[in-house]
Amino acid sequence: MTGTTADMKAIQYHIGLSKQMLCGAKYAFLPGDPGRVEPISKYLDNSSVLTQHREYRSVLGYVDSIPVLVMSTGIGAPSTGIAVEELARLGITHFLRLGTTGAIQPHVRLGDLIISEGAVRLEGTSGHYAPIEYPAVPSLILTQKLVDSSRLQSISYHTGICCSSDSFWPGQERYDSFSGFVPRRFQGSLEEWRRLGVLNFEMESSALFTIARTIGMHAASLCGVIALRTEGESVQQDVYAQVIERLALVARVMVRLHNEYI
Ligand SMILES: O=P(O)(O)O[C@H]1O[C@H](CO)[C@@H](O)[C@H]1O
Ligand SMILES: O=c1cc[nH]c(=O)[nH]1
Repeated sequence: MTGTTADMKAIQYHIGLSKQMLCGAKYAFLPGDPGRVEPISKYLDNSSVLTQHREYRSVLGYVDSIPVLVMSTGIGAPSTGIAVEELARLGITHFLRLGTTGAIQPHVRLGDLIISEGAVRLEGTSGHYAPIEYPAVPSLILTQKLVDSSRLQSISYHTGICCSSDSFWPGQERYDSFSGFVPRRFQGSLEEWRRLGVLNFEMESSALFTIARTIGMHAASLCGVIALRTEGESVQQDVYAQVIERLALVARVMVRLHNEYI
């Protein structure tokens, strides 16, 4: 660890963490849900709760002797952007989203994992960092290590493009919202994305990929399927525990494989 004492102790405004608290961690696991932070950290060694500020709950743990931060981003691109900015200031260089998602291809099943090769930027935050023509792509190496980790552990996964939407209802063409109204712009959009080969809807990956790229950091996204959107609109909560276990197992081995590589 380097830096002056004041630098090491400076607390980031939104996430409530300092460099000193991270013990030199370069890797961050980023679930959206604060309630997923501790269940994921159970798959790390010697984990301890650091703090919670707003939607940002944080735990530090270890893979072998490699420090890893688990921190929730909250829902959506704006709070994810803040998380990336503030964690980068603290020395995090490798960001792994561990999310949940709704599949829009019929061959994808509940509980499967999706490793994103790119993301449709159906959100506003990434546009504050780069024009819409700029691609939202993850780190090739981190993404390959997610594939290797899943294969090594025989965990079912798919790779492809996700669509990151700024809304859970209209942007993902859900009609079971309070009003039931989906603006014309999004009517038929699920089928259009499906025909274009997009695998799944979620809400953060495109901002994570775009922001990480534009600031010289490395990001990847791994999501567990909890909704089958070709069959309906609802989320299947009974698959949640299985998804958390799979996300955590793949992420843990990914750190080991990536650390051997660098
Ligand atoms: O489970 P998380 O990681 O929050 O991810 C998904 O779940 C939330 C919506 O229910 C959005 O954040 C979406 O991206
Ligand atoms: O359908 C889903 C499930 C989880 N998260 C989403 O954004 N959409």
